[in-house]
Amino acid sequence: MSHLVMVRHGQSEWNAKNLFTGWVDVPLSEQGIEEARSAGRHLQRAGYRFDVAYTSVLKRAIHTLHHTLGELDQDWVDEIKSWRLNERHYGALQGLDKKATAEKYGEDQVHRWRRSYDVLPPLLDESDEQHPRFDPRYRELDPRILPAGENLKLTLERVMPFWHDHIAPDLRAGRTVLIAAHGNSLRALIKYLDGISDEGIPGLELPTGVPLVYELDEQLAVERHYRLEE
Ligand SMILES: O=C(O)[C@H](O)COP(=O)(O)O
Repeated sequence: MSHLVMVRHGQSEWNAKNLFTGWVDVPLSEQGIEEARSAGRHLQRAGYRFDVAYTSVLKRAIHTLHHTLGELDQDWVDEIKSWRLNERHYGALQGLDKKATAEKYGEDQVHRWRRSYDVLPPLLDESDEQHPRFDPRYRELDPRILPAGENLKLTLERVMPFWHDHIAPDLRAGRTVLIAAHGNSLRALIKYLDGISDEGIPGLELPTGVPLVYELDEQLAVERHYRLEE
């Protein structure tokens, strides 16, 4: 059996302001830092020792990983970053206020943008300076695979190759894996692991800074999963 622990990053400064964030690289708030440390303390009390850690290329997830490992006194654990674990790209909604957007377009439309499996947000224009093709962290990637906006389906489609190529082999080798990532990249992974339907997935909400433990058998089928919290 192998153990996979997933942590959604702690509250970010834009979570606190209720802004659509996506691939915008905002830091954790003070509360978010404390949530990340608290995730580490829960894992410490449960006696976790990690062999490898994965995170995105966005600082709210990277810093969550570091605070979590710091509380565990396991700062030395190998750490692999990938854009494939980024938050879903929120397209032209990035930077907008969620409440004001709901007032403008209606609660139902905003709920569809936020939680439906296959409804796309309005896309960024290819020439928009917010487009990831202008961001140096993605310079090694073929610009044609960089999104101008994603739904959960597209997010899942770019997370899965990374799962199959990197995370799944680690788990099959019996390594204990920590992933610090985002609400929607983790919802995509959980949809896959738990076999949640397209209709069922809007109901899944993940708390920030709470370790989600998955116990997996040799075929990586889920034996048990639970949250480590008070
Ligand atoms: O990108 C964002 O705005 C948040 O991190 C997640 O947003 P959501 O709650 O709308 O999925």
